[in-house]
Amino acid sequence: MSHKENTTGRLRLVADGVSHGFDGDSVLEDVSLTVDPGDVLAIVGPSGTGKTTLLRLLALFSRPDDGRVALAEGESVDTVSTELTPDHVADARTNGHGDVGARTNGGGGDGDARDAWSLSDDERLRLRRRIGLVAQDRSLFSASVGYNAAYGLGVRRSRAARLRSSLRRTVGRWSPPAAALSALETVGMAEMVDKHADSLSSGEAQRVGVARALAVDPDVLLLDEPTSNLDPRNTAVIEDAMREAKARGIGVALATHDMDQARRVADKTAVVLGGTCIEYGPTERVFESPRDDRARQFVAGELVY
Ligand SMILES: Nc1ncnc2c1ncn2[C@@H]1O[C@H](COP(=O)(O)OP(=O)(O)OP(=O)(O)O)[C@@H](O)[C@H]1O
Repeated sequence: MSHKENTTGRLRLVADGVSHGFDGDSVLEDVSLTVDPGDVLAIVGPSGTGKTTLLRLLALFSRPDDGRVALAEGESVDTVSTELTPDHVADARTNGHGDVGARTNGGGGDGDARDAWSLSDDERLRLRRRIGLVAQDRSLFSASVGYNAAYGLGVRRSRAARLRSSLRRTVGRWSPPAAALSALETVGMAEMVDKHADSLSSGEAQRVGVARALAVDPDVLLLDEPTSNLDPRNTAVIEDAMREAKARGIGVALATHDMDQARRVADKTAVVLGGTCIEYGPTERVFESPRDDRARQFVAGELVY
């Protein structure tokens, strides 16, 4: 299922023994997984198990209480750029059982990853801009579809370019950049480019949210329940967008309650129960022969929360 073309220079995102909580209550415990370039990872688990928390940590929105969120170029150590020259190294490797794991080692090895929180704020911001998160609440701006799709491109431009763009919008001479239009095309929303976001259906709004993340050509795309409450057509469009992202070498991680969706789109699946990753491996293995009995029950729909 893996397409490994187009992954050169793409970031690999590693959660390495990550624990996190709020107000003294633990939510995630020792979670290790990897989002590889050109791969789709499904994070499945019941409501409240910590999937959103995990995605927000992977998006570098907040620092884990324990463990590391680390990044490396997706290819071998030879291609690691100076930006990511390793001091702290995580090695995301496969073991001999067809499972996949994210483990730290002392240095070197294939695929060096650097702790995002050991970097300066500026360096971390640069990395964060290579990660797109489509949150559950979508939060589109009260503006046109085109403006929304172009938003991420705008914030990455110089102040002067942003000012020029804002002036052009004021005088009605602004049109979305090609990358935004192409992303809207990917999600079948190009013809609605001038429509106001406030008037979109939830499926359309969700597609625009995905386009906004795709427009900046992120290395990693994180999707939080991207199709919950959507009809089959909108669901299929978003699943196709994930496949396209994967074909472009983007690493995709999606949190989902939908086991069938995980089976349809994901190369790897992580089952998170009670904040712990109890099963992690190739999707087929996780669904066909899970090692953990609770994981077996959960993916079979027998474990009700
Ligand atoms: N900012 C926060 N402050 C306090 N508690 C929080 C915060 N964010 C999440 N939590 C708590 O952490 C736990 C996990 O929440 P999270 O949203 O990560 O779960 P989830 O698996 O994504 O759930 P769902 O599938 O319903 O979206 C919940 O008990 C939630 O109340």
